[in-house]
Amino acid sequence: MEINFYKYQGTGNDFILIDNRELQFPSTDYDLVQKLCHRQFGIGADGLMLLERSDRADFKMIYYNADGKIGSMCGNGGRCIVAFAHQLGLIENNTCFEAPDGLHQAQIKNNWVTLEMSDVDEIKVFNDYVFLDTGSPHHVCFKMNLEETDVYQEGKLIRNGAPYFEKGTNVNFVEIISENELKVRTYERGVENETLSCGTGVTASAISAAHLNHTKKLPLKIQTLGGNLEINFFQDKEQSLYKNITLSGPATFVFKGVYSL
Ligand SMILES: N[C@H](CCC[C@H](N)C(=O)O)C(=O)O
Repeated sequence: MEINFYKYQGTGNDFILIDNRELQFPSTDYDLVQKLCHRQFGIGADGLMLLERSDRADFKMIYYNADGKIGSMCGNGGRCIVAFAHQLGLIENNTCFEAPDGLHQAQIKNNWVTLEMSDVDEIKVFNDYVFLDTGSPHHVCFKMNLEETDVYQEGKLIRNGAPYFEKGTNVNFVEIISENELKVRTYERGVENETLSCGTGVTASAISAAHLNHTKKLPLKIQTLGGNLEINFFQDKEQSLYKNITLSGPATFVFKGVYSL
C-alpha cells in the first residue's frame, strides 16, 4: 500500500497531512501513525492529520499526536490543515471546518492563516500556575528567564504529576516581554517533549497573561522557538469569558511524498 502525504509546518510545529476524503487511510492503525511520525524510522512529525469530508462544514480535521493516539484540538495543526485545503483547491480564502472541539472559522492570505478558536469560559488560577482548556488542556506558569528553564524536565514532571497523571496536560512556560508581548515554550503531551511551538498553548498563555493583568494591550504578539504568532480576543474578565479568540501566523507547505508500507 502507498500513502501520499504532505508535510506542513506552522512556526516549527510540524505535521503530516493526508487527504482522506476517500477513507483509504487505515485510521485505527495507531502503530502506523506513530511510525509515520517517528523522526528516525518514519517521515517525522509532531502530529498527523487526516482531511476528511464533513456534512456540516467544508472539511473535517482528524488529529493524532506523534505517539499515534487521537489528540484533542491542535491550533498550529488547524492552521496547517487550512493551508492544505487551500492547496487542494477545496476552499478559497475563507472556510469553516470541523475539528476535535467543534466548528472553526478560518481565513488564509498567502501563507498566513487566522484561525478562530473555541471560547474559554473557565480559568482556574492557582498560586503558581493557571489551568485552562483552549481545545486542549493547558497548564501555564510564568517564568523570569525562559532561556534557562529546563522545559523538558520541568514539563515532564508536571505533565505526569498530580492532578493530571496518565491523561496528562500540555505545559507552557511563559515570560512577559512587554505589555503586549510574550515568549512561550511548551512541553506537549502526546509528543512527550518540547515542541518548537504549540498553537493552543500560545492561546492559553495569552489568555492567562491577560487574565492576570500581566499584559495590557491587544493583539498579543507571541514569540515561540519556531517563530511568531498573534492572538486576539474579546475579554469579559469578570465573567472569566474569552471569546472571538483568534490565533494567527504562518502555515507553510514543506514537501510531499509517497510512503510505501
Ligand atoms: N501542537 C498542538 C497541540 C496538540 C495537542 C496535543 N498535544 C494534545 O494535548 O492532545 C497545537 O498547536 O495546539
